[in-house]
Amino acid sequence: MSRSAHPAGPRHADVLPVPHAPNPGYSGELSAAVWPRTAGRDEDGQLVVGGITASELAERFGTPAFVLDTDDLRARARGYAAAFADADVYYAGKAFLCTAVAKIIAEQGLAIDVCTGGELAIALRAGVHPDRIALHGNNKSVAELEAAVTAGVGRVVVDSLVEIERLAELAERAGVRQRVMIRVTVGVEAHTHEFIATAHEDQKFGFSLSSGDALTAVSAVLDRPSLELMGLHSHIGSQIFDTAGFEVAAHRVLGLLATIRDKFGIELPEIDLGGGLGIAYTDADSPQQPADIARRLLEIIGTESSRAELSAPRLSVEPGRAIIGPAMLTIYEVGTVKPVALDGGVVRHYVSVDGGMSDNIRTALYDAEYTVALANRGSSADAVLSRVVGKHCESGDIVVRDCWLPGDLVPGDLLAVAATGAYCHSMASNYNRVPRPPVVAVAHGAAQLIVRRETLDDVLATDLGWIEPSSAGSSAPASTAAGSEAGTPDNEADNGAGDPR
Ligand SMILES: Cc1ncc(COP(=O)(O)O)c(C=O)c1O
Ligand SMILES: N[C@@H](CCCC[NH3+])C(=O)O
Repeated sequence: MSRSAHPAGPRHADVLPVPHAPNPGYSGELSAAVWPRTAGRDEDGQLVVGGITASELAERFGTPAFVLDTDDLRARARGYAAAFADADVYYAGKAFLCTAVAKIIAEQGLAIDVCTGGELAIALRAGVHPDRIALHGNNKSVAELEAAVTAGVGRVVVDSLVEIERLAELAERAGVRQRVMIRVTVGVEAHTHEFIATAHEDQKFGFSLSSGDALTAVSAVLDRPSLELMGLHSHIGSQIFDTAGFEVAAHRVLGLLATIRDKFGIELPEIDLGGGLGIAYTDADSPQQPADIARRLLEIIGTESSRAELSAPRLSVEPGRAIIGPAMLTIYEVGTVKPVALDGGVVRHYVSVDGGMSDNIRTALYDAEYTVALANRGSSADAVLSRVVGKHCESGDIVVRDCWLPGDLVPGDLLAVAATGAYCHSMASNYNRVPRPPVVAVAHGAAQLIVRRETLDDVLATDLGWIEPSSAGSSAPASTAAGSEAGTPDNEADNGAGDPR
């Protein structure tokens, strides 16, 4: 089983990787399985993407920078739309969302799944038709639900009984009938090649099918005239390469549709099998083609529906990673190269770059694997066992754990890390007060900033300083004297208006 990006993968064994021959990516061909489709090398060996060299991108936009190959993104989105022509494809915005991406995705005929008010605001600002938006989340705030109802989103995927009540009241007050799906926990959890079917669904999302909670939710929705129940939703995991888990999920969801028909006398018209389709982070990964996945899922739905004597519900899916992941890469500049002697006389080069776990937490969090390449030149130097690390104060700040890079790397060289489109920028942080990198869209020799780099001013902007509360005339404890049990200083207005320091 490939380990790359396995969310619950085993920690790396203390075994040194063996160099590939030829060593992919460090100065030679860029494997099409891993790199965006317009990526290649020019006659000097430089990495080129969207018709622009890595050096030019670094010079114009600085490093680190995420680079989005818009031709690649379009092709993948179109590929999913075509493969699932008889179904609906919602792009999962949590993987990465900005208005440019939302527009491109919507233009290819995809709908969008959002899971917070922030993602909803971006999709709406991008001009995505509200009917083409679904709102997810296990703890949507009243404000988020209200924003969704007011905007007129096409589906709210409800996740708790209290949410059903809140949503019903909001919809009633707004005088609308809100369409909803019920998120069902089907007892399947899948990652990469494996899936485990469990009887007890011990997790925060959805209503358990096995315990009967899902039927209780159906009844609660049907009791509220301001809600229109469209169907059932299931999401079983992420970075999945095998359709077996989806097949079990489809079987169980269709079984529940039959139970709902028998108990409530209604046939729900839709099912959503969620996202989770895997991508190649390294050449060892072999994801399935969208058309094969679509055919298999539609087949299962056909067979299972006729077995239960149901009319086949309309299918929807929610791929995020599979659409944006391979379309982006990250360019970093090398700051230091430190040879470290390992046991057995082996030397590992620790190659420090100007980003790290603040722009890609996935290696530290999931033990994810990535492919890296020298980007500003070719090299015929011997490959050296290397580890690409970031600039953060943490030894786990690793971008690419095991790789082979040319032995002649020097400060100022550029490295490109492939397949960083999903859950890298979207999970980026300001750890160590590092500003988040920009996202640059490239195509046909043109580059455009679509998310700007944060600046030190951005980092400082939320820091309001501190003015010692005056204790004059008061014998109350300091917290009360500050007028702030919630931790807001009584000089908040001053702080908001200007620099108090
Ligand atoms: C409900 C739901 N839909 C879709 C996705 C997208 O998953 P992926 O990016 O793996 O396709 C997720 C994330 O795992 C999710 O929780
Ligand atoms: N963020 C995870 C996957 C979770 C997806 C959201 N449910 C990743 O980077 O692989």
